[in-house]
Amino acid sequence: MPWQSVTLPATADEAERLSDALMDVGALSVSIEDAAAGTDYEAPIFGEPGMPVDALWRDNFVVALFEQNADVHHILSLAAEHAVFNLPSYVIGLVAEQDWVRLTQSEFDPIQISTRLWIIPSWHDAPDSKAINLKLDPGLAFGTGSHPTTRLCLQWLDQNIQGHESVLDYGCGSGILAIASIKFGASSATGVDIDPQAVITALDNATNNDVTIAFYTTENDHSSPADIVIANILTNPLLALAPLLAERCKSHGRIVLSGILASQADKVIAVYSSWFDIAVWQIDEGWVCLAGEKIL
Ligand SMILES: C[S@@+](CC[C@H](N)C(=O)[O-])C[C@H]1O[C@@H](n2cnc3c(N)ncnc32)[C@H](O)[C@@H]1O
Repeated sequence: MPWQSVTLPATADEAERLSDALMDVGALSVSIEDAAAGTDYEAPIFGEPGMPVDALWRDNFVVALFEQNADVHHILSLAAEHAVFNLPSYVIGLVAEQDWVRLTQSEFDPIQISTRLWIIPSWHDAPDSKAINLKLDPGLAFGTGSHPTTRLCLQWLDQNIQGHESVLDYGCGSGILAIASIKFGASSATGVDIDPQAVITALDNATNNDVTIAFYTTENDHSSPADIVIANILTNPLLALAPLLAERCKSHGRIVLSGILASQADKVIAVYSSWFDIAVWQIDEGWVCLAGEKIL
């Protein structure tokens, strides 16, 4: 079935709020594209012909997918009303499912994350058979390793897993972080996601990588406290989830938080400091990864 795609320009600061509002009003998926990333993504032209578009509005594009029959104009007005923002000009397109799959596949080549870790799409051969090759089919879930927020988490896991830790990947998407944890030597990993489709995709990816991982939806979450809790979700859900993630982290365990814009890092650190000695670990393309140890 074809879908409707809606593309809206946003500054880096607005992109997350816009993205949250679109998910709240029923978008099937929302992605934030970096307008300066120079990918194959063809940014639409906004504004009246001949009129300059404010440079700030060109930082990011928020791309949301809706069902074919959804009344997108009405839904966007609802989102704007609900989250109190002025609706920018937007472009609606029709995306055939086949085209979407092909588009995703053509944009997703093997990615080298570190000297020893490669992410290999299921339709590609591994360029280095001696590396740790994580086979991945993103399906409809987020998490291909191409986004800086995922990359930062993978690099943290690569540098910090000693072996024998338990890992909880909260907001697991494709399951990439949980699977990588096991490949780096963790003794067990669990994943949780709010999206049942992500859990299905994550289970398939774990099977394809010959690792055993329990994945749960948030509605049916049986995860236990872990030595390492890693969560790559946007700032607002991370703030709301702080007490839960703190409870799921063992005493003196470690927490890794990603999906945070640099301008929002202080807010997240302030909230999580109630439980963790936490600080910025690394920044990549304006996205911050925080890491800390539970002090209680
Ligand atoms: C940015 S993706 C990260 C996926 C993957 N862990 C990675 O690092 O690439 C965020 C994921 O968090 C999930 N998510 C969003 N809000 C959530 C919540 N409140 N509880 C659990 N999962 C949530 C989304 O469905 C999505 O799969």
